[in-house]
Amino acid sequence: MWTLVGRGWGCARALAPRATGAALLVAPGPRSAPTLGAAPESWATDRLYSSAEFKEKLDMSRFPVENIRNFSIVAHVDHGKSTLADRLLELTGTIDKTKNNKQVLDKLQVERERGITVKAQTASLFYNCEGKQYLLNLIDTPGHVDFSYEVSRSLSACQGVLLVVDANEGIQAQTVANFFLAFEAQLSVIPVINKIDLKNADPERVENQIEKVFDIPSDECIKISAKLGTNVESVLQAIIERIPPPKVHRKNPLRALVFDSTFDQYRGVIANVALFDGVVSKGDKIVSAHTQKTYEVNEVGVLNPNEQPTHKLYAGQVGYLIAGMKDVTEAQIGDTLCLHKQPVEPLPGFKSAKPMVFAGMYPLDQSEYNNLKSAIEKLTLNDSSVTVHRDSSLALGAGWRLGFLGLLHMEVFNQRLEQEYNASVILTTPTVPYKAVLSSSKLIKARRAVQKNMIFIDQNRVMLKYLFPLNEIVVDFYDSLKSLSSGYASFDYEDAGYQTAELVKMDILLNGNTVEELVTVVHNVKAYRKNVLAKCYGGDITRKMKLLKRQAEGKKKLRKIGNVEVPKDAFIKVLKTQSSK
Ligand SMILES: Nc1nc2c(ncn2[C@@H]2O[C@H](COP(=O)(O)OP(=O)(O)OP(=O)(O)O)[C@@H](O)[C@H]2O)c(=O)[nH]1
Repeated sequence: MWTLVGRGWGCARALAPRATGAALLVAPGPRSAPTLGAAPESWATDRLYSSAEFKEKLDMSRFPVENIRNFSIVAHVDHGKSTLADRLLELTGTIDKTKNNKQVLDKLQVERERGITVKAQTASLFYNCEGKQYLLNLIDTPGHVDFSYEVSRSLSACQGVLLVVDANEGIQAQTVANFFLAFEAQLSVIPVINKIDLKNADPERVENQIEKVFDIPSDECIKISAKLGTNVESVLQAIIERIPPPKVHRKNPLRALVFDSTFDQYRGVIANVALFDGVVSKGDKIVSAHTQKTYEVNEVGVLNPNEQPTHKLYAGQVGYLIAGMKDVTEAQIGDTLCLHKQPVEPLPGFKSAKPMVFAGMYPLDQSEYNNLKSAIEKLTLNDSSVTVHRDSSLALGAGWRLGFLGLLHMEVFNQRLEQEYNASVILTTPTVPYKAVLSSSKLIKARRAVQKNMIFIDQNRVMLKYLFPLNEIVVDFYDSLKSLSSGYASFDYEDAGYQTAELVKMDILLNGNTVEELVTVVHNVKAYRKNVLAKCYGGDITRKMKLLKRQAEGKKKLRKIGNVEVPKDAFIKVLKTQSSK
């Protein structure tokens, strides 16, 4: 008799890791008992790694470097990264298998509400294979282009990626972008074709695309259904076989890279660290390369997927560290931590993110300024791609000018401020940065999109590359593209520098004064004037003069009634309408 694979502890060596799309079949038999740590005989195997007792006794020295695999799951948006992460957590016993395990690593309220990942999340999984105990550090990353900075940072802690591709949609813009991020970082790429259970799935077509576009032999693709759990065990097998262990040295002095951090109001900064060298223990005195300040390590541990203290972390491992950093400026993402008495050369850190969309942010009530300042600082600690500069406005008071990687990023940041920090803010209309050369000449033709190249991925798919003015694409280009192509087209962009264009700064005057928050930069167009003479065919010149005079008087009246104080909520409504356009 044969059964469908559910969960198992034995490693699936007998199964073809490059299985074709069908459900994976294995013969039933006694599962190899897990031998990790000091597990009591009586423990049920399928509860071993999720049990509190096991987690409390976790001894990280049991995982030599050669038994560690650090990997990210990357993909285009919605291709199933978080669902695959759920299955890997279940298969390795990190969480109990229940029907409620839906995108377990998407912990933020905004992620749950929008059904998208916006923050990379780490989880340490323990897996027994052929008598060896493996530590698999998984980082689930966001798929939307606005959060690709999260992906590139996560890759610094990895030696390989699972590149997940939807068996129906095939390669999309972010699949290509993520592949090249991994390729440039010289990581092993394991292509995983997901959603083979879908009626319209065509895994063979996707396999051919992967071979053609990424030059990865089609027989290296693993075909799975993350939703049903089909063939997911082959993914675990491939992680062990195809991703190399990290190249680190435990005997060297400590060198830990801070690749993410969050702020906890009781415990201060919680830094996510990847250890490149050495060992860190509770009680150690450590120094930040960025601030040169010294701290004592209060807690160190792994994310499993919640924080699990372990007393020590060793080179090659990924975990968290709490060292009494109370000020958010003390734990910079990209910082290197070392031991107090053993200074080391800092790791290269990260390229800073380049904001693409700027907007003003003000507290709804000025008395909330300090609270909002502290909330923005804490949130930017967790999202270092946001740039912050102080700003002020006559109408809205003291505030900040924030830079985001895109519109969705801006919306999510705003939502997180409201949900996680209870902040009420006014966001002004987003704009993009311009470099202006003042000139009276109107002669330069405004630039539109310029086609750069066109690549046929297969018979049905084409990749088009254009040079666009940035403000043409950040507002509603993505939505229009999706609706025009019935959802089939996908889109990615990168900064191509500044270009000359015929632009004008459009001031909106209120009582003769420019309102800074309503100023926008637009393509130069002719001023609009209503033709009051449109209906006068030939005839009496005195009638025409009368109409023009009345028009001039009407304009004067407008100026007069312009002498009003605009209530703040009317102002906010105008800004909201502008943003939603
Ligand atoms: N039919 C089917 N649906 C799947 C499968 N895997 C994931 N899905 C569904 O696809 C949708 C997106 O899945 P997620 O796991 O959230 O995708 P993601 O790539 O993590 O999404 P982002 O993080 O937002 O980019 C969800 O509705 C899943 O239930 C699969 O194997 N088969």
